[in-house]
Amino acid sequence: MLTIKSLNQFYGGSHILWDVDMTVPTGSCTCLMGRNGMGKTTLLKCIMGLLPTVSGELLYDDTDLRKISADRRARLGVGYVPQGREIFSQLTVEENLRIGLSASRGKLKEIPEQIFTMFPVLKKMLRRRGGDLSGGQQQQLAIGRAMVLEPKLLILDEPTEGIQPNIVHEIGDIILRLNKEANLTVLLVEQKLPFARRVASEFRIIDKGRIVAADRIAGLTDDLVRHHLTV
Ligand SMILES: Nc1ncnc2c1ncn2[C@@H]1O[C@H](COP(=O)(O)OP(=O)(O)OP(=O)(O)O)[C@@H](O)[C@H]1O
Repeated sequence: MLTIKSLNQFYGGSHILWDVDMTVPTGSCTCLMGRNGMGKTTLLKCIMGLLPTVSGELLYDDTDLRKISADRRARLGVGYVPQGREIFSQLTVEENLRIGLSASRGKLKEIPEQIFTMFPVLKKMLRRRGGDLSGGQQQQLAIGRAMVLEPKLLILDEPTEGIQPNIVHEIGDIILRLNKEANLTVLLVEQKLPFARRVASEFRIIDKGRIVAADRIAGLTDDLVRHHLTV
């Protein structure tokens, strides 16, 4: 379980995250929702150690994440797929996957076969450059790269952003399989309501840097949507 308590974050003088309390239960697919600029990406970056936090607690099971570096968080089993995917377009699919492997500090030498079972297209395109892949294939590569360290918690920032509508469903299938078949706990930032309702078991809403609602996905009422999500 990931437990966040009273977390505060600032960019210079701007107070962005305000006493954030949130849990991501083990085995859940928890969707973090909110309008643009409310602090979703900032919160994910704090969890990953890519941004400093000023105060609060970040517990992953019994480990205090604030005390360990970003790469140790990755080795501990927290995988991250950033917004915009950030794959290397000039490198091949294999080289992109090996970059994920390098964070293991030599402990893992080979790309786990499980990645290719989950994403057969990556095996087929191993020698192609990342930039030659379609948006949906690039998203699979970004997820595959995060999966090479065999995480237990996978954090995805808007995985359907910029993806063709007919491929969005496929990305949803992948997340459902990771959650239900590979038993990964998932924390997902997502703005598309039908997608969130389909894949998530829990939701949290962030509004102006504060968590304002948290429940099972069935509790995501039209009222909450109107107040905190519609633009
Ligand atoms: N590097 C930065 N320096 C200063 N302010 C920043 C920086 N990055 C983000 N912000 C501000 O922090 C706030 C939260 O941004 P964040 O990207 O976390 O929001 P978000 O909910 O992920 O939005 P989006 O859905 O647009 O990605 C916004 O007001 C944003 O302008």
